[in-house]
Amino acid sequence: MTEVAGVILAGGKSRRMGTDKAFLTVGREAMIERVAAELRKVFKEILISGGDEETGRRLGLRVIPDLIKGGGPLSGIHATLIAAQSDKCLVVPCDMPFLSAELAKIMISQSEGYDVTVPQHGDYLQPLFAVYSKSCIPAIEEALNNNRHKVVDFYPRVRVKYVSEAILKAAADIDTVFFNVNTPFDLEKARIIDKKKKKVRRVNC
Ligand SMILES: Nc1nc2c(ncn2[C@@H]2O[C@H](COP(=O)(O)OP(=O)(O)OP(=O)(O)O)[C@@H](O)[C@H]2O)c(=O)[nH]1
Ligand SMILES: [Mg+2]
Repeated sequence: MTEVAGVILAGGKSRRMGTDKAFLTVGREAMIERVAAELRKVFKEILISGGDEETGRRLGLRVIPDLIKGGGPLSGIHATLIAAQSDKCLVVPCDMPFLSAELAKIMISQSEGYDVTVPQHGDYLQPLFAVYSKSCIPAIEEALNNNRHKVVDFYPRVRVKYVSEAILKAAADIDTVFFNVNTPFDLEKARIIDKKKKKVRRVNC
């Protein structure tokens, strides 16, 4: 199987949260620590995209700065694809506290022969929980240089595998796995979901 790196997106301004969200806690751990812990179960190479050096020191991971500034997460995907030793990267955001190693493995297994492998959940794609190959670099560069910053804008230029909900459901709790924390309200909701999940685990033990 192709080597794949895990990439945690940690740039951005957390404007809606009003404070750096990566280190806000859900349960005992900071969201970015939870994400890193899941990725460590699957990946040898893990990179942080954007964010400051202090974030890298705290997690013991290499921080890759964006090369084309102001391009949002697409710029982070671009710079880490260039920096990664692996041919492909599973890119995830730092604010997705319920993402799972099992789902990461499924995404990798689906990615053979494609430039992008992206989950399709209902009517929505999850382009920030997706596998990208180094072969995407020219198409991403063209999008960024033309001020097209929506991650999916370059998809028509490459081979995209859409991973169906049926496949996703077999590996993860589809209702929460892609939940991402953008606002203080989302954070409260995530903490409630986390408590519920822990209670269910205790009952099942
Ligand atoms: N490398 C990199 N990552 C980014 C950039 N902008 C956002 N991200 C990351 O991409 C993911 C999704 O972004 P958002 O949830 O919108 O985060 P944000 O842009 O910090 O938040 P808002 O300012 O509230 O939109 C998060 O993990 C961010 O840390 C960027 O310019 N570069
Ligand atoms: Mg978000």
